[in-house]
Amino acid sequence: MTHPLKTALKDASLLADKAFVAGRWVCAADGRTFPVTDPFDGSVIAEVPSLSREEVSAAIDAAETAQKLWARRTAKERAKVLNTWFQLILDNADDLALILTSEQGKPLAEAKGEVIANAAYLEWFAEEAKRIDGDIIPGANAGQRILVLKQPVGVCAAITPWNFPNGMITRKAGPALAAGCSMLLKPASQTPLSALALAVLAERAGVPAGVFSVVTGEARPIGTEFCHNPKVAKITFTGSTGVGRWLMKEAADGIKRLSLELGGNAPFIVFDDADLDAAVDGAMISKFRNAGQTCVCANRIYVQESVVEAFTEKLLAKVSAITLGRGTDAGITQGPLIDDKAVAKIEEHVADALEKGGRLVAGGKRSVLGGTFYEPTVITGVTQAMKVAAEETFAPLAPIISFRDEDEVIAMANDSEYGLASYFYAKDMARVWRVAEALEAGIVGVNSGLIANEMAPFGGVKQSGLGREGSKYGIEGFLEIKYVCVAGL
Ligand SMILES: NC(=O)C1=CN([C@@H]2O[C@H](COP(=O)(O)OP(=O)(O)OC[C@H]3O[C@@H](n4cnc5c(N)ncnc54)[C@H](OP(=O)(O)O)[C@@H]3O)[C@@H](O)[C@H]2O)C=CC1
Ligand SMILES: O=C(O)[C@H](O)CS(=O)(=O)O
Repeated sequence: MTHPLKTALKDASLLADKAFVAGRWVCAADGRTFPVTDPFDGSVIAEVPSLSREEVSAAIDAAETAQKLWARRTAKERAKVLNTWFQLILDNADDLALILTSEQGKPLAEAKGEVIANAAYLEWFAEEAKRIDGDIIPGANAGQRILVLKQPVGVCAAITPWNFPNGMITRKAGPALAAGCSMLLKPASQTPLSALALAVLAERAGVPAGVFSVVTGEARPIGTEFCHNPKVAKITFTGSTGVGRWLMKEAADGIKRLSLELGGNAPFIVFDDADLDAAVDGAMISKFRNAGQTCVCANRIYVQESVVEAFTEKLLAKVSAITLGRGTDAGITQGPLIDDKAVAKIEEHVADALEKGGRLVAGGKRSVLGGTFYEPTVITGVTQAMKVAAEETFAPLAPIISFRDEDEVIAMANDSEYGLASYFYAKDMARVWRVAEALEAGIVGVNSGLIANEMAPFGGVKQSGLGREGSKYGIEGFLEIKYVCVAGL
């Protein structure tokens, strides 16, 4: 049966079912493909090519050739192409959102928000392209000058996840292309159609052949080629810490540059002087956006004991208003989880928490909608001894842990090998400074549950990753510093 997406798009050409290599739309030489399914009902949307490692190697060759010419373009020329791509994404945001929701499941409004918010990285880095400045430093010796040049690292390989199948791509392609690099992208096998639609628009925007390619196929062989091909200078990855660790090990032989946006275990802290209504709003967006499938989701909700009852009551009122269903249907605010593995994870965390004394106050089971739908769930009386406090749930589970004082909650919040996002709600400014500086995280949301944007440096500490995406810092990972010593002057 034909998936409804095929007839729902304003521009049907955005639904591409071939890989995009060196400016050409290609099938795998051996004809191999893999299905892309709709998590709502498991129906097949399209089949896309499963390229071989050899075909990826040839794509890398083309990316190397293209990169040398792309780097010779002026910054203004590169910026113009990025801005054209940015505008085309905005012009086609409805279709891109429809493709995104069809393959990933999130509500259409969230999908459109992802498309627009992350297209802004192209606009931002189009400007940063023109600010890749160097230095002229007085010489250490007479007749000498020290020059500092910044040059593109070269061919970059990007590997992106299924949870933000559109946004994670522009977030990486923006700085890479602005710096003068070329990029080969391997999107998540569950959600490649968003990447391919972006390639359609990149081609229309005038991104030269080979500067941006999308290679679809099995993760391990493609990842192995990325890590071991000497022409790949850098790997930029968003996904699990486990895969990030594997990439680090594999890329070590070639000392490749790495940017890693990995897993998280965000603490969300509500102090007794917090604006409770604001804290509940922040907890809702931080916990339940994308059905809890984001790396910056509130994974542990700590509430000071004097306000835990009031906070929980307010939170439950908001949770009860969450409406499950097909992401493309009006009024839906939570879609299906990405797959059965994701459902198994939340079932494991819920069972463990209840077994260890937690109290279920909302949800706690698969939805009557079936499939991979899981009810938004709240458990109180949670402790640090439970799996949900130590592991990233990546699903709609809000565990509430009460605490006595600041020292206790900082110690609990920092008791994790992860350090990506953290959040707290408080009014006392001295407390705001103390807690913001004490939390071991790359990102601290103070009185806000939504922190990602193109102007801010996004990234983690500890095992949540390496490097930053967005802001003026986000382009540094795609540049090398060259020191030129000019003597005899
Ligand atoms: N930081 C973040 O934003 C994200 C964090 N996560 C975390 O990861 C957990 C598991 O999610 P999952 O989707 O399995 O994430 P993975 O890390 O397994 O997948 C993310 C991307 O990495 C690719 N990949 C997997 N193995 C390799 C490999 N050996 N070489 C190259 N690429 C590889 C995947 O390809 P393929 O799809 O073909 O397997 C996908 O494109 C989540 O529960 C969450 O905790 C997940 C997504 C995003
Ligand atoms: O990978 C993710 O989960 C995203 O980075 C979340 S956000 O930055 O879009 O909020």
